[in-house]
Amino acid sequence: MSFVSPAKGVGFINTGQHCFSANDHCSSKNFLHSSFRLCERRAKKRCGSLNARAIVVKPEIDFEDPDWKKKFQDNFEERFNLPHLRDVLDVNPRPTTFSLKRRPHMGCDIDLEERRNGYVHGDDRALLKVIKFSSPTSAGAECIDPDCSWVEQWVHRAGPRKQIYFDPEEVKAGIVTCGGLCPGLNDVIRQIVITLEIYGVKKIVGIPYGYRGFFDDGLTEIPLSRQVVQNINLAGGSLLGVSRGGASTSDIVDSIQARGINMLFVLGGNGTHAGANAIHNECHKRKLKVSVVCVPKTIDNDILLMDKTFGFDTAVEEAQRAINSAYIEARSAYHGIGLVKLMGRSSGFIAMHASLSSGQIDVCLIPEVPFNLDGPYGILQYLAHLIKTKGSAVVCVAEGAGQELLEKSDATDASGNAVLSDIGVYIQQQIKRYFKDICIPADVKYIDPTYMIRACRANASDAILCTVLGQNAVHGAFAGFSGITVGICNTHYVYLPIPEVISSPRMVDPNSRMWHRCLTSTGQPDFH
Ligand SMILES: Nc1ncnc2c1ncn2[C@@H]1O[C@H](COP(=O)(O)OP(=O)(O)OP(=O)(O)O)[C@@H](O)[C@H]1O
Ligand SMILES: O=P(O)(O)OC[C@H]1O[C@](O)(CO)[C@@H](O)[C@@H]1O
Ligand SMILES: [Mg+2]
Repeated sequence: MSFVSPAKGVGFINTGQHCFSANDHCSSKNFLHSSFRLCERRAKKRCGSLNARAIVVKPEIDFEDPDWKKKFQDNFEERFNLPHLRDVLDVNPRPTTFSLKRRPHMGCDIDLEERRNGYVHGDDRALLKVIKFSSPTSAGAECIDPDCSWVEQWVHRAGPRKQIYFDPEEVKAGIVTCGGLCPGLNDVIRQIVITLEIYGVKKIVGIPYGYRGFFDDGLTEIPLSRQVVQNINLAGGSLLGVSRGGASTSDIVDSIQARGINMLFVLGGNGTHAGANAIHNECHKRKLKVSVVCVPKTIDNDILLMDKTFGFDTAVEEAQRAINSAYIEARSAYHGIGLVKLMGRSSGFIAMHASLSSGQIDVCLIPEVPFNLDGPYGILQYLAHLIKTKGSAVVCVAEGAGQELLEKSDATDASGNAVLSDIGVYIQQQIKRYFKDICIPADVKYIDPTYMIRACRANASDAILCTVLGQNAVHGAFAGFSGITVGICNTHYVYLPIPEVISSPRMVDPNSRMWHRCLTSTGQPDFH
């Protein structure tokens, strides 16, 4: 392990999800987000560069070995192999019951039938990475070896299979939505129900209020059918309700057994996925024929490997409405400063994309990029410069940004997530204080639209994404997979083993082209 300073152009980089190192602080195999941050801080200290990043290299790879690439790929294939019911159970496939409606006059030509139903072959794969970086210093380069060689990494294609592992008559499907709200939850629920019915499933239930619904005796299952879910996509929120916190995995699996559920669809973020994987492992241990399939739900877009998660586009669209209001307020006031706080616990995707889409942001602050408020390179002096030169300014800050500037608390929510201090309120106070000190009037307008953004219904592009993900979740369960999640990678729909997408939160890479584009758009300098 060593560190790299892209500015100096040395070493090699991999911003993937694993952090392996001989270094004492960065040696955790299943490292946590905090340890990655630690790696990064050490990298910055050593390289003396703001852009320095921890190099993420598997120590077991010997690049002198002429076969290293093949070994890497074999290892990758093993990691991305999808857990299947037949791994522990003696289960046999049967012809699928999934088919598109057809008119009788079409006959029964089997080839034709197969083609129009669009079955996916079990060996179909999609490429996970599609850029060939020719140098580790290329913008946003993700390299495995020092030469940044091209290594194909294939993941399993999602979709309906010709053979299935459940008799629809015997299926009892459960759907549960956990964590915070996210636009599109109802669209996914709706599509799961509709697709299950097309397979011929008659017993479908919703588990109320997240994992809580499995252990709270006062909560009863919600029977679901096409009729029940027909219009639920017209409203935001979740028909089933959501919650944080939960019971032991063993209690949840007891409840699954008692209810006779053998397909469980779990909609949630990284915490929910960790829970779903534990449920899958417990079912595996008890040799239960239960298929656990997740659909990633996180407004923060912080799930690894995916182009995006559902609800994110809608969140960005709503966020830019708030930015637009802040801009109008700022422009209309004498020395107006608009400040908008957006969600993003550890990832600044909403703030970055909303800044990009609105085109009205002067300063975008995200958790991944440290900043100073005071001093010659601080934000406050820059705001004074903007007020002097253009009369107004608009700042967008992600909730997880600049936490190191605030007083820490050890408080956690019911799920164990750290409760963050309010960076929006803090920046607002600091701006007011600073302008008072320098005797320049400033009219600060602070907008916190976070829950408005999260509670709205999905826009058109998210509605399509939800529909495809919901359908694929059902296809995955019928194909006999368990402990998997569905996602979109490079515009193709894929199945991924849960641990691969939650080993750390996905974060904005400060060396990525997207962050650089955001900086180009805002015109902001470094604040460090
Ligand atoms: N490591 C874990 N193992 C088992 N269950 C977990 C784990 N982490 C979280 N959970 C459970 O998953 C559920 C949701 O977790 P959490 O509140 O962190 O939301 P999330 O899925 O990460 O979504 P969001 O993006 O809204 O934060 C909770 O009921 C929580 O108890
Ligand atoms: O207030 P709640 O419901 O706990 O949710 C807040 C959190 O949810 C998230 O949007 C993730 O879903 C975070 O960005 C945010 O901190
Ligand atoms: Mg989470």
